[in-house]
Amino acid sequence: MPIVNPFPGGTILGYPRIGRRRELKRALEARWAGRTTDADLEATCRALRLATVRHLAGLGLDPADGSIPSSFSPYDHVLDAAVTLGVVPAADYHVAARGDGTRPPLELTKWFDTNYHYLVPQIGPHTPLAFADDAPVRWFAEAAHPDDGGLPVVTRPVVVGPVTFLLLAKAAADAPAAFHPLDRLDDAVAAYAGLLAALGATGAPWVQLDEPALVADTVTGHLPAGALADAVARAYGALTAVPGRPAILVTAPYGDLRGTTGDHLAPLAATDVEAIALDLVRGTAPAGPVPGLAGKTLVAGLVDGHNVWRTDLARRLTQATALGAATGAGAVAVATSTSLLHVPHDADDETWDATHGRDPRLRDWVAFADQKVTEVTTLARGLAHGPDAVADQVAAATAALADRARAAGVVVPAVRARVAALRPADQTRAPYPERAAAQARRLRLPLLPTTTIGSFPQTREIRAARAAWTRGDIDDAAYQSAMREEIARVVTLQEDLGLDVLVHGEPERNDMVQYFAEQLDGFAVTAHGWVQSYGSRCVRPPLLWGDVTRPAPLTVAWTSYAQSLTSKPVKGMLTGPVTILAWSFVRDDQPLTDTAAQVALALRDEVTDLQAAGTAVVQVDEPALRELLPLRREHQHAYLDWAVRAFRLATAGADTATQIHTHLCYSEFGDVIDAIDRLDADVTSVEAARSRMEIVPQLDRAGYGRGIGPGVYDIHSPRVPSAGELTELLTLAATSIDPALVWVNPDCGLKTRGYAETTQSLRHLVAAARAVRSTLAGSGR
Ligand code: MET
Ligand SMILES: [Zn+2]
Repeated sequence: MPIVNPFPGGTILGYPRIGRRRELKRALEARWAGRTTDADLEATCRALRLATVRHLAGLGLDPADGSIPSSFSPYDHVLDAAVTLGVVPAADYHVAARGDGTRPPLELTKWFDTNYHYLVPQIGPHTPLAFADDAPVRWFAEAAHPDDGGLPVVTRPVVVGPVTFLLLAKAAADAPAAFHPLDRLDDAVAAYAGLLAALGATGAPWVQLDEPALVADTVTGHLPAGALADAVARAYGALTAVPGRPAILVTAPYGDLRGTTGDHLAPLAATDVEAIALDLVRGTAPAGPVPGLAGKTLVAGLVDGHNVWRTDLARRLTQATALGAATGAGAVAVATSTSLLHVPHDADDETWDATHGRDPRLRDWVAFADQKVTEVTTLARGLAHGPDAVADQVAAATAALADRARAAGVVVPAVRARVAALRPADQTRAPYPERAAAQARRLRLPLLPTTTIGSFPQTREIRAARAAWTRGDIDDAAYQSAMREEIARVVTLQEDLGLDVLVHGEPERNDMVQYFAEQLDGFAVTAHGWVQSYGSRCVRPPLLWGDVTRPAPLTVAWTSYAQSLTSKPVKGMLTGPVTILAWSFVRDDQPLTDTAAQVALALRDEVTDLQAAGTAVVQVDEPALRELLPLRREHQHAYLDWAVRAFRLATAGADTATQIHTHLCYSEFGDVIDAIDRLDADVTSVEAARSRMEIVPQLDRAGYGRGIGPGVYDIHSPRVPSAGELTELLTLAATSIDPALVWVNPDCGLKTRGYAETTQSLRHLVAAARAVRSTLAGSGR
């Protein structure tokens, strides 16, 4: 039986949790360091929750009708759901997040196609699953009936929905092979029913259940046909029958509910939920009437929650106005397409003064979280009272967009001409056997060559020197000499260890994308634009707003300096085009493939310059290649095509005798194995230690025939692997594929590790390579 609370006219699906001044980060880290108590942490969290919902009321969301989401999380919203459902005991919250010496933390993985990471709950046939913790109810009550004399706010509690929660969970280690967490749907739904009844009893008019799994073949692809529709029908059939419940909004952010693998809007619309939110930035609106929508509110996600560009209010208002008649929805409301978790708080926190490319014109072109709230309320007013009611705001947006479209730097004719002139030959190198022979003659490497992924430990001194230079406390010369000293130390260390292909260690890089964004034209780097990556970790994605050019070489001086210190080859180190896009806020006014080609051409010039300076090996890292994989199967092919093309454009300017490496930080290749082959790198290093080299036979079966460096040393832990252990892993690799292809390296960069453990581990790594070389020589291979 549907409930008759009118849905608010305008809302957002969630708001950043970390705090405008990263208060949550500081509070968590102080608690973990033992400097504060649980009560201190809870007090900060409570203050943040109240300040946030009141701030949103101040921005114009209605404080009385559930317009304001209660979307706080102390660490991660999937972990919160696991606690609510009793899968993780509330007392173990921080252990689940961080481990405690004896118990490992839950696995951390990417949330859909974003750079946010969630904790993966583990569920088996007997895992407790019942309404166990009422934090969403307490948070609702604390805001609705505040005891601090402040503004009461009737919020809309936000919880991950039951279908998505179970689909994101993984089967517990001891579960039978045929078990999937979705088998526990009825138990989970009973737990959610308990939560909904409690929320209703506390007076919550609305609850929001997020079901992004419904848009993602990457999550649901393995399910038998009909299983997802059945799960939706069962879950929401049961939840809408809960007596005394709040009205239910189900959201489907990050994509389209309808795709070639099925229409997941239909089964949802067939239930009695009161409102459905569609992502109309990434997905499309149904063009015709949807059965079941008549009695519901269609919440139109028209303001991009995942990117920072100002909304075209005129276009979106027209779209919103047409939706009701087109779809047959009972009512239409306006919202962000996703939670605002993915964007910084406020564009006004930034000084737009041209520092680091923060062109003053950009202020008018962007909308961070707070600006997006205003966009939503503007659209909602326009929808309710007609376009005249918001004519000024719409005109201002239109003017800003027009200004952006014709601004210098947004379109640089020379860049356009260069991209337009590209030919297939520009992404094609000589055949691999020819390259391999030329590189072997030039590099003269032993069998099983040893190398690292690029970064060496970033010591306190390095960070301090970089920060001092950024603040202007030390001059360029002092900074240069501090970095050169570090590079010299790292080169000497690698020579002493006996590594074959050296690196300069990347001491000058704050971040592998920001470092390039700071030097390329077309990018701006923010000072305060923090976005939560996971838990207390935040990143500041650069803004890629204009056509990309490289005013000067980016890395050549550092690499050449390192090379001048040794007769061993030093590998140049670049971040690839796909990863630069994935970890930036990318312009939304042209296809990603065009932007990727521009970034690729800037990198291509860098490869050529490195080569001209005598660099024989260049690594182009693409750790985010898989992250950007579209959630819907029908879009994956086109993505992989442009991603591969961009990488090849970046690297195909290299001569036959220049060896191109790439690095990918994961081991489950599944959907992308073929694309990795098409990158045509001479050597690919991947994560493999934890999965015991599983990837190597897989690559062999897939016909991969170029260099492969399966990481033997797991750098995600401070543990020093023994030489014996590394020998064993390496033997495994060298016997499952032609040993002439195998490289020996760690899993990833060493920047988060300490020098003591790193030195020991690399010593063992070189010893292992030598041991396996002599075994292979002895066996006549
Ligand atoms: C996340 S991949 C990191 C690659 C980079 N070259 C490094 O060694 O840190
Ligand atoms: Zn990596």
